[in-house]
Amino acid sequence: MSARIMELAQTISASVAEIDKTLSALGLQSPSFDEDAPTEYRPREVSDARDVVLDATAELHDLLLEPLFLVKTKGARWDANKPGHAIPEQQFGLPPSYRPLQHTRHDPPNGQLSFGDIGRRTKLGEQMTCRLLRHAMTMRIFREPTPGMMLDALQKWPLSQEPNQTGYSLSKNTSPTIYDIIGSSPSQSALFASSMVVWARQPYNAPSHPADGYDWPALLSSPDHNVTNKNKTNNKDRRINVLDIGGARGHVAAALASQHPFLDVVVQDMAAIVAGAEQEITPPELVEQKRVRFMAHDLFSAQQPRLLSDLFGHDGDGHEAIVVDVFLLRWVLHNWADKHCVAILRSQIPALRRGARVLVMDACMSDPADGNDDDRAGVEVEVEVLGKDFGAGALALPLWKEREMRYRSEDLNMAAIFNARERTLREWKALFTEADPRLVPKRVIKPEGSALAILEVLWLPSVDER
Ligand SMILES: C[S@@+](CC[C@H](N)C(=O)[O-])C[C@H]1O[C@@H](n2cnc3c(N)ncnc32)[C@H](O)[C@@H]1O
Repeated sequence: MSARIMELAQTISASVAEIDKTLSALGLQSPSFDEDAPTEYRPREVSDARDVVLDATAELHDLLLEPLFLVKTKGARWDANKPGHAIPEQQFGLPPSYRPLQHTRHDPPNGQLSFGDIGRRTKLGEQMTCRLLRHAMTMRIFREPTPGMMLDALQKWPLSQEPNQTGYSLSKNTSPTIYDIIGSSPSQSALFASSMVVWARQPYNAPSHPADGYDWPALLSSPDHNVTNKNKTNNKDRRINVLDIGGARGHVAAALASQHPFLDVVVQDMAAIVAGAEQEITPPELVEQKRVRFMAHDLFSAQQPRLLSDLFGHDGDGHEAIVVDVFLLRWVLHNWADKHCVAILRSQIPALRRGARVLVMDACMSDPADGNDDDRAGVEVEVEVLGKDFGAGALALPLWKEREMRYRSEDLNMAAIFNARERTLREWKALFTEADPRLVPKRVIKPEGSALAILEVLWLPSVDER
């Protein structure tokens, strides 16, 4: 058997050749540092081969470092002076992901400790233990030989789910959360709203993903569409009503309504965020024709069916039939710890009618159990990637992306700012069930090139239908 470093060198060589061949055949530019360098890797063959090269080059690089040097160089710091990166460094100058190292000295049975064991010893609880150790695993510090083990971080409020008991709160020595601050000042709201637009300019976060990645036209033929379609026998006359909850200043709503002429979207967000947002919607006809509208509404307040009927239209008896076809929560729930997500989901219930869809668009993190066909228990949800059905293993990310998702851009960053988190498919399922068993996840769709997946959840009050 050849040495791992030789295997990696061959993998890199073959995959780089594949990238070069595909780019040349399609007449596309090769990667460079020029001003006009390509900004994304397409088509799929190129982006898949790129993932292989990035993981293999990183592994080769790490293998060629001494173990102690590896730990030291990967010891990225959460800087207590930077908002959002404010978990104080731990002893020995190492970041929190490494704290469980201390506990591996306790001679665990079979050389393994469970996430729960480490969580009890560190007093950090199983969930945070698991998240921190999974981040450390992306840097080759630990291994998870069987799914469901690991670890630590937040010292002052170790198990808190409150968004005002975070590293951000400590660094600012403040009690209001970031959203409290944003919601209370027009200038902060404007700044935040424009940061959302910039965030959405990155190809993997583009508003085109929810517009292209979900089969919106199929809703027109669904037997469960809204009351205003009741007497319309022809699909082309029907309208589909979408509530974009936490939709900021409507960049996703505008993409949806532009691309699908049968969609009418109401955006709900904090008053300071939606103020004057109509003026920024392009094309302006979307606002003139009332296809994109805005409504100040707190995420945690119960939806008011009567108010929504007045906005979207009703047929007089509008209590039992669907008014809103789709409740969209894009990139909202990852800002909140479980108990608050449960509250947000429950606040939709007064307006949910049989067959209504809750679409949650958020990251779906890799779960070591997902790749194992023998361990699919609890993941009966259909997984669709590029329109094809796969097992949950299809959600596995290349290591370089997972490392990024677990640390700087997402999971641990969400912990430091909001005590919030990214979730695996299993964790999403558990969250919906905790919120209400009538919220039944049916599918998870991973649009090509999108960092976020679409979880399609149906409101099914009857047990027989679930
Ligand atoms: C990360 S942004 C996502 C924005 C948009 N959905 C997107 O996909 O780009 C989260 C949104 O939740 C909104 N939000 C946070 N707390 C809220 C609250 N209590 N009530 C209403 N909206 C809230 C924020 O203003 C923000 O627009």
